[in-house]
Amino acid sequence: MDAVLKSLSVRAPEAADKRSDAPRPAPVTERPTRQEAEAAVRTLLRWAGDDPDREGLIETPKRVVKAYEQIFGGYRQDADAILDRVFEEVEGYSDIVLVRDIPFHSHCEHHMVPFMGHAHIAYYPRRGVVGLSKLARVVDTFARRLQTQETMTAQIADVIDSVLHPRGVAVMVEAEHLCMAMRGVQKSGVSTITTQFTGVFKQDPTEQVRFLTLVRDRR
Ligand SMILES: Nc1nc2c(ncn2[C@@H]2O[C@H](COP(=O)(O)OP(=O)(O)OP(=O)(O)O)[C@@H](O)[C@H]2O)c(=O)[nH]1
Ligand SMILES: [Zn+2]
Repeated sequence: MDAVLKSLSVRAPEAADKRSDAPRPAPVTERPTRQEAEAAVRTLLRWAGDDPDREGLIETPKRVVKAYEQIFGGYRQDADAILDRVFEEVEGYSDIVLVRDIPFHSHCEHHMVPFMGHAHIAYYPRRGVVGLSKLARVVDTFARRLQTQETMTAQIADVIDSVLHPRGVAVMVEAEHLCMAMRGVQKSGVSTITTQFTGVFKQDPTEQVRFLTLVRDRR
């Protein structure tokens, strides 16, 4: 087992995403070749009980590997770099910035089955603001890795906090986990909510209430 872990040289996610000002590269693994990845898909097709050589499946390993490049593309993205550009000319604006209902698709690290939902992100700027789309890009960067919802929520808050040094960050993630709906306990329509607060949001419960009210206010 140790040998397998060493050969993968996987960086522990908690080490990769500890709060710090140091640049945090995405977790790295020694990648197998595309051919090896396609062979693994063929094995899984046989394990599922089908014939990988039948016409409808012959191109499937190629397609799956190509799809993995996109849905797990977050391993090759650097969330810190996304938040690099700060706009300081905002007439001294320093009140809350809330971007809500950011849709995302991720995969749970336990079953490699999708979970999907929305993220809501707020921060109190200290020195300028970031482009709004960058917050959605940060969500995608972490969503496009194998995740737990809790880890993803903490990683989003952590990178905004440590790169922008805002007065506070609030992140809420709401999601449905297909590993609970399609298999196992088989409960559909269950939503899981996770939150992470830093700075003023952590210290002041009224700030948490403000965040939650703005997230929920649909007028
Ligand atoms: N905390 C947390 N749990 C998750 C997440 N995604 C999936 N899970 C859970 O991970 C657990 C894995 O439990 P195990 O007992 O190791 O695996 P299992 O036998 O497949 O569990 P069941 O899903 O209950 O059949 C399950 O309870 C899943 O619901 C997540 O993002 N956060
Ligand atoms: Zn799961």
